[in-house]
Amino acid sequence: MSQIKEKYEIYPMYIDGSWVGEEQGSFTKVTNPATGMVIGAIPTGGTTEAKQAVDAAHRAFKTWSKKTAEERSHLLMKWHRLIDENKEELAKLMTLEQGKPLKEALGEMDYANGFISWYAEEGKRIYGETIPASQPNKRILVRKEPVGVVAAITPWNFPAAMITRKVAPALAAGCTTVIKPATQTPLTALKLAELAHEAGIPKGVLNVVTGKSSEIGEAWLKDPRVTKITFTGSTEVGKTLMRNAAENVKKVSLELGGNAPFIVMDDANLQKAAVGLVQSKFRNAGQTCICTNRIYVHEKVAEEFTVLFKKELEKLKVGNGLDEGIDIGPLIDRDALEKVKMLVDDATKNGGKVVFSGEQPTELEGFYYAPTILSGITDDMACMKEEIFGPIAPISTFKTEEEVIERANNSVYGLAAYVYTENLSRSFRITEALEYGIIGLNDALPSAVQVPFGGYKESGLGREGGHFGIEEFLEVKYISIGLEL
Ligand SMILES: NC(=O)C1=CN([C@@H]2O[C@H](COP(=O)(O)OP(=O)(O)OC[C@H]3O[C@@H](n4cnc5c(N)ncnc54)[C@H](OP(=O)(O)O)[C@@H]3O)[C@@H](O)[C@H]2O)C=CC1
Ligand SMILES: O=C(O)CCCC(=O)O
Repeated sequence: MSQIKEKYEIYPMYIDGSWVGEEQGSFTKVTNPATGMVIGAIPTGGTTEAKQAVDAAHRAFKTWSKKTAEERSHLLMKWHRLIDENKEELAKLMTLEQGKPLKEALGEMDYANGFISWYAEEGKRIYGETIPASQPNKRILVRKEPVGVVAAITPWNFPAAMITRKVAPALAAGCTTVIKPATQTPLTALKLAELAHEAGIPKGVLNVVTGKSSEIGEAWLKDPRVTKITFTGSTEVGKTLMRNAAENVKKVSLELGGNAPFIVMDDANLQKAAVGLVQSKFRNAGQTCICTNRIYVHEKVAEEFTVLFKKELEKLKVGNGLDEGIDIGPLIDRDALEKVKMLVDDATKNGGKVVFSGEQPTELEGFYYAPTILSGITDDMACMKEEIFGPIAPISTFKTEEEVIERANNSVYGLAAYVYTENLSRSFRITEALEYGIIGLNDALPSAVQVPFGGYKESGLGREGGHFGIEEFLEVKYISIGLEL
């Protein structure tokens, strides 16, 4: 292990305002998925560090929660300014550890930072209520208070935005936070913590622990001082966290997997739908929970649509995200690559056809998979049932509106769905019938800081973003007052 220390730069954890773990014996390497090269290492923290972080966050809560919203807003805006000033460096770091093209990483930095400025403002609008009482000598006041110490566990696909979408509303509400970034992408998180420190966010308010996820998660779930857990990642891990959170009835927000249908009706603007499908399917190489998974095209327009879609795909360039002109970077790791290969094999063995496969950068060592269109797909194939998280586009056809609604809803997931149609009444019929939390109607990029992001069914619990997102970090207290009148 000491060899790791000698060979690679160590990025320590951030606990109670200090950088810790550089001296400890165990480290985990961080790899660039575009080249397979190690770019640094992080301390492999566990129960001890998880507990230290909660100790710090719990101490800090006493003073942070008592600051005025204005004071917290001021510090959040300082953090926002520093992130903005350092966004090129942050984006480059993100591309190095995550693989997404630099232009997407820059886009993510703006998106991520948008949550900070938005919640710096929204924190000032945490209003209470007065409620008319049933007796003349009573008054009822309702106030909202921060839930306490929040544990945030985040994934590798959006190394900055998934942190700020949780941490910015939590801090604005007066909560303090302990964060566990994904092992594949901890460096962006640690850089964000460095800038929070520089901005003057007090020690203990924001802590980042890296290392053994199950140990860290368990320590936080068992600790009654952690009153809220907010998670983005796989449905499987989300269910485990929810089960264990029941032990001391923690509040839980979960943003989990998806299986987004993309529906193209026979009256759709097909060119617009083809461009939209490229955006929705291939953003982050298909590794987004709201990425299109299943494509349903009306049988009357399927051939014409596939030609247009293929033309758009031919324009995409696969390669190292740091290189100029790259549209699709590598997948996150070898497991992800193997899964995508398995899904294509399963489809072709069962009657599906590869009708387009883009150019693969054979000279690179990374985990690349070229954009691929599959046709002749049926709903029983693995690529239609599982979350693909990769650049393959399985196309199936349908005959009627009723049929496609039923097939689109036939999933345990309910995160995002996309519909392309030019008919107003049909737009309402379909969007209202879809059992999904996010609908893109003639729109492939519905994400924004001010919207309620979250899913139905096994896609999660709660909403992130917008005014909905801050409610997840607030308790409601009412005070019933008896008066002598
Ligand atoms: N909804 C979404 O945005 C995402 C969905 N996914 C889906 O999940 C699949 C698997 O991806 P994967 O990275 O394995 O996702 P995971 O759900 O395993 O990881 C997400 C986060 O949870 C942490 N984690 C994992 N196990 C535990 C645990 N027992 N207790 C506490 N924290 C835990 C991880 O830490 P560590 O990295 O250290 O293990 C990471 O920080 C993907 O292929 C995709 O289908 C994945 C990422 C995001
Ligand atoms: O995959 C995710 O969970 C991140 C969502 C990205 C977005 O907000 O669009």
